[in-house]
Amino acid sequence: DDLVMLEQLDAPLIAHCLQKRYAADKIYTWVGADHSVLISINPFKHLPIYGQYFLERFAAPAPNRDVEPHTYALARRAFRGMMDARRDQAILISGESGAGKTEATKQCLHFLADAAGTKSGVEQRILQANPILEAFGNAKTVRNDNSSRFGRWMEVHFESSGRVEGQIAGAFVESYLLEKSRVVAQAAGERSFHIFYQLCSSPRAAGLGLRPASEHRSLGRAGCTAIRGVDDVADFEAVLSSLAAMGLGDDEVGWALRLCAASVHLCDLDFEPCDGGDGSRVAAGSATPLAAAAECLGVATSALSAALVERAVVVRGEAQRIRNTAGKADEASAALAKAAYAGLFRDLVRRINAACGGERGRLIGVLDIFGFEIFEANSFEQLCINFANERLQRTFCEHTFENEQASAAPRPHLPAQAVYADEGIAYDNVPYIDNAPVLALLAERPFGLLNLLDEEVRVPQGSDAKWLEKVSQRHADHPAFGAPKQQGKARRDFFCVRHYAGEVRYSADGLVEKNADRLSRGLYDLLSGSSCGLTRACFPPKDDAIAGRVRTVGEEWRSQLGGLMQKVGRMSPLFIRCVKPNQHKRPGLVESKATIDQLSCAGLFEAVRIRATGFPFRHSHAEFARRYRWIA
Ligand SMILES: Nc1ncnc2c1ncn2[C@@H]1O[C@H](COP(=O)(O)OP(=O)(O)OP(=O)(O)O)[C@@H](O)[C@H]1O
Repeated sequence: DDLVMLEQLDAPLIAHCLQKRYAADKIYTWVGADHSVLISINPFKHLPIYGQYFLERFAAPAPNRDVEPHTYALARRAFRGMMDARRDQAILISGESGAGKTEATKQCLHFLADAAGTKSGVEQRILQANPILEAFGNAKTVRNDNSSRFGRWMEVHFESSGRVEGQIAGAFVESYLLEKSRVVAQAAGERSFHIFYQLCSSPRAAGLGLRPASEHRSLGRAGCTAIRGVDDVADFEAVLSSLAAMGLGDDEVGWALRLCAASVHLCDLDFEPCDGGDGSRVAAGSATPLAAAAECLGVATSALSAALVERAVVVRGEAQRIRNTAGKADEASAALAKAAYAGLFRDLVRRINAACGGERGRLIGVLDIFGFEIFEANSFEQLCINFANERLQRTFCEHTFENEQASAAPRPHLPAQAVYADEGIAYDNVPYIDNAPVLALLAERPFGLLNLLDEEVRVPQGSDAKWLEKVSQRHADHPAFGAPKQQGKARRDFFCVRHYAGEVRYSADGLVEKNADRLSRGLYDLLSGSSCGLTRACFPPKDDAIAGRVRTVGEEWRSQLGGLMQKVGRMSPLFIRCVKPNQHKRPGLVESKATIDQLSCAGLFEAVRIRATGFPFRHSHAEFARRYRWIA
């Protein structure tokens, strides 16, 4: 059950052992006896190892027996760690898309809800929130039929004193980087967010002017509207009851569905050039979706069409109206569709927090964040997602390697444990892949790729090509950067980043626009002037004094991620490393090379070796004294 117990610790034997266990339906394996690192290999089939019987079995394991590896066991370790060592715990779940992170998250939450319980039913509400988050935040991708298209940090807070100590006191969720570009378009064979297809197949569709999903541009163009084995109609009913459980009344549910419908209608609009191509107007054939979008947003049809075909700019201190070309008007309606949906998603998360909410106390956080992505075409979204995975990997390295191998000066935010050198214990350092240089390339001030991309949003006439030129010059010799190659006279717009999990080729095309994520002021004001109070509340009027200050998507993301990582740095981390054994979502099949690549990129081979080299348990003197004082 524990890879560290193998007699030989070479990579082929470790991989072979995991493969054998997988064939016997043992999908979980420990790395080290302290049970802070768990490997989970996606079975792609239902295994009879979950549910009430197992929840109870893992909640009260037999004494003097090794605890079997399981997500429930790791969740129990977190719970006991929080209660006994009185430290907040962070369960960090990582792995590539489709590796099983979201399932592992749900299992951990199930265990905590069942083991801790509460009088106020918060734990039930936490579980009830899942269908909402999945419907509005997940989508079918080529890799995973139910892929989380946002990152999720869920905090479960516990009573920290009194008779109710250890019971769940409240729960909060934070969402990160919703992939809102999916509202407008998807890659071939993928879908937009589940809620759109659920809504289109529901009896409510007609009242919102919606037809079958395949007939709407933003839902049907990628050629996939149904998922085998998924019943959108039944799932929609589950979402409606979850929304009711979160306290949304009929009018609020109606509003949420109207905003979804508005996004769909906006993407159906066509614009045609007028006045010699300088201006544009909504095409005559788009009168129906225009009226439907305006009604769903609670704005006048004429005001909506005017805000789409014109924009206000300030020239030498004077506000002027500029006409949009048909192309610009198209971009404006896409931006409005994305903004409306993102505003709705933010609001739903806020409502979930208000419903689950409750008191704050000692906490266990669970991070389920999109896995590392290497696609045929990689753009801004992948750059942000892969940056987050680099940060997570860094935390894993700090916990597993540096913390273990640290010499004289343990950093203050790390628990001062296992400092062998300080203890005068001889110790062989195990080399490992250190991803600090890639992180520096991506986000070290002032010349990281993402930092320079922010600057490009702010400089006049900033462009993808100029940004690429700058970063190519600045980082020409960086070992993790691959500059675009010259092709004939033209220089290609692709560049490479050598991530810890592999080399990714990104296209620079559209990076600056995506980072800026511009919604014209006129369109924003349209939403904040909606006749619907709920929409107005989502888009409060902008303060003119600060309206001009642009905060890029990348900046927002780095700041959120930095805050999260700081928080995690103060907690005891536990890791679930999810592995996807094959790309076909087939049970029983392990594609060796891809699986070994994932284990190796996640630093797991070294982690096994290091855990075997060091001591299995590492408590600080103070912790040890507190725990074992009574024996003496
Ligand atoms: N423990 C498990 N038991 C059975 N099936 C599983 C398990 N874990 C994952 N799966 C299957 O694999 C699919 C993908 O898992 P999941 O959605 O958790 O991946 P993910 O890592 O969160 O992916 P993404 O990053 O795309 O959101 C699930 O829908 C489910 O069918």
